[in-house]
Amino acid sequence: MSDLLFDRIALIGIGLIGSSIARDIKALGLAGEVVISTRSPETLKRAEELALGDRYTTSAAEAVRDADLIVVSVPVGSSGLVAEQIAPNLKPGAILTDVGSTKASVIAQMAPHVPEGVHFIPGHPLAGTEKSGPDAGFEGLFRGRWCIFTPLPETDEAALGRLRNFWIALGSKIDEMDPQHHDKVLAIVSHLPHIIAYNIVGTADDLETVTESEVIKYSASGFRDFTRLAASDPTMWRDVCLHNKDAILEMLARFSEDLAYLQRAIRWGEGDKLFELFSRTRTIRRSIVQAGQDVDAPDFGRHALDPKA
Ligand SMILES: NC(=O)c1ccc[n+]([C@@H]2O[C@H](COP(=O)([O-])OP(=O)(O)OC[C@H]3O[C@@H](n4cnc5c(N)ncnc54)[C@H](O)[C@@H]3O)[C@@H](O)[C@H]2O)c1
Ligand SMILES: O=C(O)C(=O)C[C@]1(C(=O)O)C=C[C@@H](O)C=C1
Repeated sequence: MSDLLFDRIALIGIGLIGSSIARDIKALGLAGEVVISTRSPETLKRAEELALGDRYTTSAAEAVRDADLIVVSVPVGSSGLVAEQIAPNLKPGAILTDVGSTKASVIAQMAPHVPEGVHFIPGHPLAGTEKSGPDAGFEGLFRGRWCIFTPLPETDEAALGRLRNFWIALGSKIDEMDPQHHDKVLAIVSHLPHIIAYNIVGTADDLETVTESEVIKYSASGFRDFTRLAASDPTMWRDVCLHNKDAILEMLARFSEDLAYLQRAIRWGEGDKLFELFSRTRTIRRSIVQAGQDVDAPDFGRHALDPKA
């Protein structure tokens, strides 16, 4: 199937997310040409071996020349540097977007470098795994998943429509939020779970009375789920923590308070309190599973194309 949306797309960063986007663009025939750029020559060589694009360069500035869509998929702490490097070569009318897990900080880093006439539309696909690098990506990663845009007030509607159509072609459902709200929502549904996972696996590793081999040997499925998240990329998650500091600290404060309530209920044998909380949380899981079943439905997440684009 071929459904050309852009003549030339430049992908800056070709790890799990960038390479998944590249695979979908190719499979769906969404671009006339795909130019791939990443900092390290080894990663770039691997992207070429995997035939993820049409041209390859370690220079982000070279990659974006004449590109109609530029997707920046690098750790959030590097977004400002990338924006500064590519700014002089961005074509007027081009759409510049990113996939970073935090939004207010990415906007603060990138927006000052974006030349007038270039449409900067920050985005965040809520899809991923604990793996990283170009080999970790796969076709269909974004199918049935949300992609959240945090457009700036002056964002051009036609450009927004074109970017919407791009993500819709990848199978995503689109939502819009202001960046601060995005960062709060993601702090609780994504950033805190990862921090808790890093912490619990770290605690297990530090125990003097339980050996590491016992942790590995007897790890029950609950602990295994945490180890998957705790295997996520250290650079990416260091950057997320540092670049969504306020929202994460706010959620951690709430979390610690609620944990203290639980701790107290256990100490004083208050079974009714434990039962009430565990019943309440069970209904949330059931709602998620219900929505999750829809993810597997063939048309889940497919939206009609935006007629304004
Ligand atoms: N992994 C996930 O589950 C997930 C999900 C949604 C969004 N994100 C966001 O997507 C972005 C990329 O994450 P990923 O999982 O693909 O990471 P990754 O580690 O798999 O890939 C990152 C890529 O960026 C490149 N890179 C790093 N610094 C660079 C620079 N200064 N210039 C050019 N290239 C550079 C690396 O070489 C690599 O190709 C991050 O901002 C992350 O927050 C990740
Ligand atoms: O499923 C996972 O392993 C992920 O970590 C993906 C996940 C998430 O928390 O859901 C991680 C970070 C992103 O910004 C978006 C998605």
